Amino acid sequence: MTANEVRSQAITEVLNRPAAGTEEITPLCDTWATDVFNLAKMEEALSKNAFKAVKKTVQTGEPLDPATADIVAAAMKDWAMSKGAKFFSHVFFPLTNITAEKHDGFIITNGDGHAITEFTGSLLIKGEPDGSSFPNGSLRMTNAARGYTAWDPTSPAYIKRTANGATLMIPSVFMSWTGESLDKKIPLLRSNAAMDAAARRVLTLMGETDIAPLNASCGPEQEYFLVDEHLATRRPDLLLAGRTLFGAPPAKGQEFDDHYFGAIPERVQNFMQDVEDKLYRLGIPAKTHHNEVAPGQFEIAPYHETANIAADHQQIVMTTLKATAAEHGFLCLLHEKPFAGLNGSGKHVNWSVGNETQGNLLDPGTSPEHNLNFLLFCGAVIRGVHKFGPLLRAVIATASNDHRLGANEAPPAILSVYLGDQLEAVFENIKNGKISVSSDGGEMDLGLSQILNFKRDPGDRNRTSPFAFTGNRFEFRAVGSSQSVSGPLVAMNTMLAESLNWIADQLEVQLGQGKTHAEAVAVVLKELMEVHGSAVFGGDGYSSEWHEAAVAERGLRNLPTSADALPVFTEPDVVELFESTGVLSAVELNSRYEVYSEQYINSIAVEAKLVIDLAKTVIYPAALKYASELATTFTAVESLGASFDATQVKVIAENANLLLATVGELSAELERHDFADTKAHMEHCATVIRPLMEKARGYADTLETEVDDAAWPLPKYRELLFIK
Ligand SMILES: NC(=O)CC[C@H](N)C(=O)O
Repeated sequence: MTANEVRSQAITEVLNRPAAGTEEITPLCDTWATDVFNLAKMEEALSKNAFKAVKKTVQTGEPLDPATADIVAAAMKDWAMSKGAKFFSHVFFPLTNITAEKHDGFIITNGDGHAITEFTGSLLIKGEPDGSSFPNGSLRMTNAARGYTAWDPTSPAYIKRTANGATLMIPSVFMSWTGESLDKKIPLLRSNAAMDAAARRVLTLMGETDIAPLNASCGPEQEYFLVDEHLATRRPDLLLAGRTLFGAPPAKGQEFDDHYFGAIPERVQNFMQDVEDKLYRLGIPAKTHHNEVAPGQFEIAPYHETANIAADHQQIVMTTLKATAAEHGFLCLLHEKPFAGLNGSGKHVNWSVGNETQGNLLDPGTSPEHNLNFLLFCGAVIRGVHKFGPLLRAVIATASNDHRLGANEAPPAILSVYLGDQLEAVFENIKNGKISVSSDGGEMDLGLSQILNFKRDPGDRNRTSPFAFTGNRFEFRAVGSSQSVSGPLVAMNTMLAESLNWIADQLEVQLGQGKTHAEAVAVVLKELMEVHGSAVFGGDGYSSEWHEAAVAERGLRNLPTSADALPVFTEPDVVELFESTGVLSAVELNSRYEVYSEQYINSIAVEAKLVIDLAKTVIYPAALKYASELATTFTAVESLGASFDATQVKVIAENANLLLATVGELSAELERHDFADTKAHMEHCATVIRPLMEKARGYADTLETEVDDAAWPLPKYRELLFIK
């Protein structure tokens, strides 16, 4: 079959795809959390005392005594086996963005060949996968190769189903034998603890006496693309790199805004409902789905949950999207920029902190006391974004997200915070001392009257802001669609912990001088805003004026590529932040730098190799073949005394030659390994390899618009995006 026949066959296959059959519809009450071993299931299965002990562990993360662990493990096994499970697996989250699992059977045989099942407390609590192939960023050079997984009782076990079976999945942490974190969960748990301790200090100083444990919450909005598998499998770039490395812009893209919130194609809605059905069985509160801006782009967003659980659930959402898409004949792309020139995919992380006693501390409440707390927590966020903006940039730095930032509703690489008009005015007044706080306990106005009348949507939504206040939470918009949410949550929780500790120190001084709470808050926030208020920005984050002013006038850092941003992990103030809060040791932090840098370099190397391969073996031959057909025809026509304009064949020859020459240069640059350090290697990727890939793409995309459509080997944008 010739290349173009392969492409047209793919289109035919999509068009002849049978409609998905209707499955029996199960009511939500019959499916919700049926596959989760949650507290309700434990209460049914355990004795009163065992349940009491496990409930405490679930709520606080405190270890279980071995005897109770055995009882819980046995109950968990019985429950899982009643669901058809024959295997169990600790689920963990190594420094790649994947979800890792190693399955073991419940089965053991006794001496005479009889099979019995067993699952002890120690098997539940600890697993020992051979971790040697996971990235560890030098942690293993000094430590043993073995990695341990340990049960995280604060995130419930659940059942993973396939057509042929079920497996008990146990959310776990993953560490080296010396206890260093090799994963994304341990720092998340530690960052929550740091935030809890610091928040508790502030709230206590503010006169609160009953303070329940504080948790960060997270609601991640997952954007993704769907491409029919027949077309996708004919695009090696989509299969191996998750994005198109070539592709001329289609005549129609997203300029009519006719996809966003439009009627969801039936085949896609079928897919979405299948995904949600699976998620509901796992107790994942999928809440919203809709068409996104780019053709072929969609979104799924759950209701917010405690950050640790939300992070585990988000990983399940990603794997479920991919697996279910395959069942429906789609390839699901979680890449941040699969198609040039169209909107990319983000994973906006909605983040807040709160507890059962004080409620959501980023929600302006209805009483002045609550609003003082709100102002302090909000101020702490502003300070955090200002002090650690470069860190927030670093935790969203991946080769794929670099393509997305700074255009098409994705925020720029400069980290600022958007408050909305009303709240911005309150903080501006505080900074300028325009707020009157009388010391005799009389009239007091800390902008509170404004806040008490606060409307839920206090300002316009600013899609160009990387970090936006949206009424009762912050939305970290810069996070990429393929990422784990843990890294961004760790950075936010930790910067908040550090800021709240600073605020507590200042409050102690002010209150010690006999000031009232309102007066102390006014003084502390005035100083905070004087030093850190320059991170607040409500304007157009894409404009060149902002890019200049942010750096020159406000001293914010612009870190356009991951090569610029990742080294932030090694900067002294960031090391100090993580060490002082106990979230990551210097060694653990450095391992992150090494792993993420290596991932950046490897991702770009894979893409560059694909560009070379596709250019030489797919695109150039197609161009050559068509040019030679034209040349043969021209000669034949000339022999009849007529002639064709040869401009087109010249354009094809010229671009084909330039394409080959550019990928030749690219090959030579890829061979280079003489870099002083990782940073220099990353810079080479960003400033030499990537521009050469873009240059090659330019020639190839011109060829796509010149070569006979029937002779073009790769499915085109119009097909990938519009055929469903
Ligand atoms: N509607 C939207 O908010 C679009 C967001 C955009 N897709 C992004 O990359 O973040």
